[in-house]
Amino acid sequence: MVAPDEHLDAQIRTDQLLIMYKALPIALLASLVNAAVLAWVLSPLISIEVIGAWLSAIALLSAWRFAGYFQYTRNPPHATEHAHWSTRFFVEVLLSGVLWGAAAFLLYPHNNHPMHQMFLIFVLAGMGAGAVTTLSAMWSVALAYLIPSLIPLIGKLVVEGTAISLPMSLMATLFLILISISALRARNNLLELLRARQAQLQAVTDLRLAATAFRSQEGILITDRRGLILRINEAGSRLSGYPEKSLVGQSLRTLLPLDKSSDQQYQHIVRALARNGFWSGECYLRTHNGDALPVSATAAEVRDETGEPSHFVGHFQDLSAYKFVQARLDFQTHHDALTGLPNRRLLGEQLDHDIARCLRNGEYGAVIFIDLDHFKHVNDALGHRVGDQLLETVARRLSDNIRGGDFTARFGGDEFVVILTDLDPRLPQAAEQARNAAEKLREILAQPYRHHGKPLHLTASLGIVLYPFEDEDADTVLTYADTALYRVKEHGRNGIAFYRPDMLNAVRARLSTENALRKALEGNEFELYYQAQVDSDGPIVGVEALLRWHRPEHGMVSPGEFIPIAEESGLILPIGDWVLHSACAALARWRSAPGGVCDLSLSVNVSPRQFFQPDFVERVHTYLEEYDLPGDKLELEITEGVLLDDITEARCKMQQLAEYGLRFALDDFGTGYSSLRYLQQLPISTLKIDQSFVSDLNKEGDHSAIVLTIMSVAQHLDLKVVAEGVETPEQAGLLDELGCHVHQGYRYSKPADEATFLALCNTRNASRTVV
Ligand SMILES: Nc1nc2c(ncn2[C@@H]2O[C@@H]3COP(=O)(O)O[C@H]4[C@@H](O)[C@H](n5cnc6c(=O)[nH]c(N)nc65)O[C@@H]4COP(=O)(O)O[C@H]3[C@H]2O)c(=O)[nH]1
Repeated sequence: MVAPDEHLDAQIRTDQLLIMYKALPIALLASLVNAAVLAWVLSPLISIEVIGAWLSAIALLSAWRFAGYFQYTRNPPHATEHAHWSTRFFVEVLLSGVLWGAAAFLLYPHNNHPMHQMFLIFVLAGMGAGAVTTLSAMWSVALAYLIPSLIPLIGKLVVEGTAISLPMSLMATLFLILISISALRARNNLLELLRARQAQLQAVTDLRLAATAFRSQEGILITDRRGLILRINEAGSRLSGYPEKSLVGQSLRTLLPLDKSSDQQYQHIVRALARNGFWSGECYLRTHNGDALPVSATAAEVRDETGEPSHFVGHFQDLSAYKFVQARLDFQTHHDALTGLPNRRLLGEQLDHDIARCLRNGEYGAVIFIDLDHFKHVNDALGHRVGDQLLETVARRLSDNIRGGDFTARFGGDEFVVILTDLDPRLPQAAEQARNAAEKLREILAQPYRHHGKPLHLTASLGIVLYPFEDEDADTVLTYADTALYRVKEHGRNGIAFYRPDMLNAVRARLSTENALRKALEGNEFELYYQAQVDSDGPIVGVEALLRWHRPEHGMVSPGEFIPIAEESGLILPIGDWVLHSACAALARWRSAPGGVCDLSLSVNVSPRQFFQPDFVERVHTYLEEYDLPGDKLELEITEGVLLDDITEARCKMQQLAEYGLRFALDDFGTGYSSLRYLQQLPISTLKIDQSFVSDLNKEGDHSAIVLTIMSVAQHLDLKVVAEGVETPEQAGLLDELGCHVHQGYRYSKPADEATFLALCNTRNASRTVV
């Protein structure tokens, strides 16, 4: 980049050269005329060859210089070519000086022609004087002519050594010095003029730029040193809403909000200007209609010649669109898109803040962690859109039913958190308040929701924790509340529990089981055990597959322990799939075994989540085909819970599976609703009497009555009945008496691995075959 001063100098040098070129035609003309007249005057005294040669040299040089002149003026050269042209000009002038200087020797007439000598001296001096006017734009160029043209003359006069030539040589020397000084002064005057002209041009350009800048889209205002507005541009008047004229003469404060913080900021800006002469930042502008417009602004002082601030110039830009987007982004980062409630991040910040406040003031707050019971089933069964609508309603109900200072957030999925603040400073009373609030929320959430005009029932489990704890942050407090929530879920959901420290161990154990379960499939830790279903006459008529988990370092874990965890975590899907696939593989092995004594139908437990998988029917069908099994070899045991979740979907799936020949057993029959409606509507072929009825069976007891009722229902609907948990001959005898002849239980066999079960099967059924 070229510095401004350098640029100015270059411009001036160009102007100097231009001035000299402009004077060139006159100078050359004068030179030619003078040379011609001189040659003519001296021709009688000087040999014609010498005069001719000299005149030709002058003429040739002049022609050459004319050519240069035309070239230069027709196509003014670029600044980068300046050096070339000024050198060329210098050399031409030097040559011209040398040629005219040579005249002093070549054309000097003999001593007896003093008038001719005077004429030559007169012409040479005149040429020198003329050179001052045409060449003084550059002193070096003027000297390049004067010195070579006059020094030979001075020398010649000295060499002549006459009484008149010697003083004349002195006068010629003085003349050379004087015109050189004149040339220098003329050059200096010209430089001053050129500089002034350049400065003027620059000032005009600056003014034009300033006027253009003032028309910018940014607001610009100029005040005097007291802050009185002198000028404001169109953008400034548009942004502020004030007509330009009404602001002129007003204090800058007219444009600043009236509140205290704006006043403080104004003082801050004044101090920054006094200290640094500059300030930039964000502030608010009070518009004509009283709104506060956010702007990004700069202010700078302008100093006068004495160095004192004379004006201030302020620039400001409207930030409202940017602020709007920023606020929107901020809202999105801290709020849940579906419900508009604060999200987990804002919850954490709020809770940390409240914990610190409670610690400071010795107060209590409470976190209520809320989980919607079986919400996943709603989602799976009714679709995500209905699920979303439900979540929005839940969010609304929660927000509408908390007190002013309390806080509701969506933690994620179907989990919500409520923070209760300002509880009683006494712990028992605070706990009571939290329980009451939680109970109220539970009841409100349990009120029916509407879906296509029909009521939809949803309950919630709530875990409560009171804070603050010393040194424990929001995350830990939330974990405690979640722990209490787990306890509610374990105890059947739709309830409330307070956090107790011992709960944490249970949760940790559960988490560790969940983590171990994730690795169990890959680690090949599962095995199917088989338990025979026996006809009271003796033969094995069916078999139930029961899952076993050989958990490393824990031994065999009962499904009662891990199936609920698998259900909760969703791991039941890959696990249940493994069970189905393994059961089909086992059936295929047994069918192909010699004798076919174990070619039985196999019951497999299917969990609700697994059953409602969208591709469950296809999966079952794929496995049957893979092992080339008839569908009637497989019986799926489902619980009444499956039917309660979504009877229409359940019926549809069961009918599709029944078309492949599959049969269904209703597990734990008698413990739930045991609605006859299901039995009539669904393709169920077997009822399993729950072992709780079998274990307490005696002739007169209630359980006998229940078994009898089940038997009559089964008979009425033509269903098979299997009694579970038959342990003693008495129980078996009574069941027989009540008409239930297929039994499953330790009395016949415990669930056993495949080899043991096949051995039992072979012994029992083979002996029957022989008999
Ligand atoms: N006290 C006593 N118990 C007896 C007797 N006979 C059988 N049992 C036990 O009763 C349970 C019968 O299975 P369930 O009702 O389907 O109940 C099963 C079933 O709901 C679930 N489960 C087992 N395997 C699977 C599976 O592969 N998938 C799914 N989803 N659930 C499974 O775990 C539950 C418990 O299974 P297990 O621990 O194997 O417990 C089995 C079995 O070992 C007896 O005479 N006395």
